[in-house]
Amino acid sequence: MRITFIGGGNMAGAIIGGLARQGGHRIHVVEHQQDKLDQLAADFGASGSQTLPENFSADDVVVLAVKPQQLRELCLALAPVLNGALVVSIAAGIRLDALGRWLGSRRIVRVMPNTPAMVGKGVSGLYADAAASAADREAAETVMRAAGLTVWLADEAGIDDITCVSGSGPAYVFYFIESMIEAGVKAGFSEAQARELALATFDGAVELARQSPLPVAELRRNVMSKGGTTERAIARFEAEGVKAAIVAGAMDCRDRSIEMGRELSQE
Ligand SMILES: NC(=O)C1=CN([C@@H]2O[C@H](COP(=O)(O)OP(=O)(O)OC[C@H]3O[C@@H](n4cnc5c(N)ncnc54)[C@H](O)[C@@H]3O)[C@@H](O)[C@H]2O)C=CC1
Ligand SMILES: O=C(O)[C@@H]1CCC=N1
Repeated sequence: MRITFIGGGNMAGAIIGGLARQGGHRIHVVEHQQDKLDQLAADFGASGSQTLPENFSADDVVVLAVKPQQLRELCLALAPVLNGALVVSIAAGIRLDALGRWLGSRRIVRVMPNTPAMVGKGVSGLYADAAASAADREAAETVMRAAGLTVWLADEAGIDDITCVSGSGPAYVFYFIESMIEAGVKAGFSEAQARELALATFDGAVELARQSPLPVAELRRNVMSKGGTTERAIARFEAEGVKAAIVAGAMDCRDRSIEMGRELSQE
């Protein structure tokens, strides 16, 4: 499959990393910044150009990987050269209606990926326009499967929903890991030791949660001996409203996705 990424930033780089590990794809990147093209060529063997190709064809898959604020201008430039290519948009917020209007085509699949795609452990939510064929859906899913787990969403609003869990979620997890590293350093470990301890603890806890038949809350309670150390830590988290803040932050994230859709999909 020939796949062209427009925008070669963080998220495109992560998906290209997943595709390159899988092999068997022809990957081209259109990116304004030459240093990013050089890096993607060196890391993953992707060909690159700073400007759009003169023509796509119906066999092409074009992945829109620029910032949502840059998408309208890109789509208007893309419309005359698209020639019926399948478009996959990974932009947060921007609705199919707007994309269809700007591109003059509705052969579009929206995808919400996440950056662990880089190591093949991404999660991607997908939603296709009614005009996209079964083969188009399959093609989009094949691209994203190289990046990890794929989930088809029941409606377009599902993209806003999944953004606040898996799309933005890696940042929440990194935030938690940052906090654990900070605690480790405060307790007297070197930065490198604290990082290793935090990452291994996260790894182990995730694997245990995956393999255990028990609910996650019970696994947590199993660590909390009565009158012991963990109980003291969790009591502080609860008193400070840590869980409530994480849930509220995620809901803010979803609201922002809806708001961006409204702000940026109008013209
Ligand atoms: N970073 C993340 O974790 C995720 C990002 N997304 C979506 O992915 C998209 C890209 O985000 P990032 O990779 O984080 O941004 P980024 O800023 O790292 O990458 C965007 C790239 O597009 C390039 N660009 C802009 N306009 C261009 C044009 N007309 N032609 C060629 N190149 C152009 C910029 O030079 C930049 O390198 C956004 O729409 C975002 O909503 C979705 C899920 C997760
Ligand atoms: O923060 C953002 O807007 C993008 C979308 C999901 C993750 N990063």
